[in-house]
Amino acid sequence: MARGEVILAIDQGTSSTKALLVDRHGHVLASASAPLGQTHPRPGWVEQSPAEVLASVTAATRSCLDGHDPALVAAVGISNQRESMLLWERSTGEPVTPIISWQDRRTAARCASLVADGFGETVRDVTGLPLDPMFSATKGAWLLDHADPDRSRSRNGDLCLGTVDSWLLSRFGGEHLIEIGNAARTQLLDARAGRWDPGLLEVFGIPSQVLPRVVASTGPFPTVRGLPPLPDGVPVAAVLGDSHAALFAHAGWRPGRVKATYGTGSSVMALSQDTTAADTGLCRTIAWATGTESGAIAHAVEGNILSAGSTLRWLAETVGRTPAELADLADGASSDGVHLVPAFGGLAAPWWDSNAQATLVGMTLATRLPQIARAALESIAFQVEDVVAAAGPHEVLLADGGAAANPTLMQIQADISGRKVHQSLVSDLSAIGAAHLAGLTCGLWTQSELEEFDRPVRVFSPRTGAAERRRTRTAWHQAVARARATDQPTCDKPTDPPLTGGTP
Ligand SMILES: O=P(O)(O)OC[C@H](O)CO
Repeated sequence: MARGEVILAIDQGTSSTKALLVDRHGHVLASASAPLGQTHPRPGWVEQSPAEVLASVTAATRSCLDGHDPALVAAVGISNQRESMLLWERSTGEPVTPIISWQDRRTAARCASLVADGFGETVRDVTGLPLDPMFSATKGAWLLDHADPDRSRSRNGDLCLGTVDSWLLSRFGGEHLIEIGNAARTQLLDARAGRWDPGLLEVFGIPSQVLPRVVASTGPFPTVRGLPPLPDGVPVAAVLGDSHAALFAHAGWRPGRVKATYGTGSSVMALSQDTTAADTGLCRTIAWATGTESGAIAHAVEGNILSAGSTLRWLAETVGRTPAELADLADGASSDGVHLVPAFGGLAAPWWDSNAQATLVGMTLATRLPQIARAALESIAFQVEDVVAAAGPHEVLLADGGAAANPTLMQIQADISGRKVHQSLVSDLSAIGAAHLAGLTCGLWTQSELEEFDRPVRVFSPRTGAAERRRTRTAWHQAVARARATDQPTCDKPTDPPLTGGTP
């Protein structure tokens, strides 16, 4: 193989970092993964260590390149968990705070008060996103309230606020940047224009000087330094949010495509040039951009589900089984009217209800673990269908992500949705998508070669009738209504503990 003929793709996710080597035909030559932990300092709080994130990127890269000549790497593509936010010192690059995870709900009360003050509509109109603690803006404000209460260090340019892509680009490239799709998820970006919105920076109390510079998904990005055994100077050719990268890997630029990524949570996304606000409970966002001028921006609609794979993990840990054992129990079982609404941190799309509480309904003395396991799997499929239905008419749903490897879940999804489900037979689609865009950007392949890449799927067809589907979705919606019948936020605590700093 000639030198400079492979892409190193890095997917920095919530529970691990994955690294892949992808050859010029789009085939995966090597892959590796390094796990990543989280801490839960309080109910509803979720943090990660910036240092551990870097260490997991380094570890995954090192083991992926083990036995391969690092000089073969033409360029790096990065995909990453979105919305999570941290603060670091500009002069030293040292983290000042932990990473507040996208799952963290500590700013639920702040979001509620902004809505009460009448900012909900403006925020949704400018950013395409509902005012919800999942997005970065209130996390960033919370970090600044604790690390720079009068914002003087932010205004002086001493501090850098950023998402995980910003953090990686800063540490391995030395520049304070953010990719435009990631920026679109901060709730600070004018999603039509692709620029920070000064009015929103004012609303959230975030000085512009603390924010990264917005760049296209294809850069220009700095070259990589300090990621051994990769030689210093290899260019980063693409950065994408993980969900956006998965859509790219599904050839999501083709018309009529909608995908669901089943990870810790789930993200349903489809390209859409409709940049006006729609009252569907979905978000408008930027999928990717080959430039920051408006014509180069690919807009999308997206619906996020907070608890998908994490529902199964929670149940598995609670009953002392593995998620795979639960799926086996659920296979062939009926939920017998049991519904689990996994609103562990409220509900996101299409409900956007921070007060919703996790609820298990419909149990009788005959209810056993198989019924509850089935209800847990069904909860993922019902939530995905609620979003796909809102995204428009689609006959096929493209599925990827860890939990999508489960055939029982895929069949349940087809039965609940009444659509064909195309389960990707390739894992790590987020990393693949970052590789695909990186290879295109650095000229390793052309758009027409990319069109021809193999995208193998297994097809699951619905086995239920329309009346049955209507009946089960009505019962699900009744269970959702019960989960939402509360006005108590799950994580609205009166006082905050001090910041623990950037390391665990
Ligand atoms: O790391 P994942 O796969 O759970 O994805 C996290 C998402 O980007 C959050 O929006």
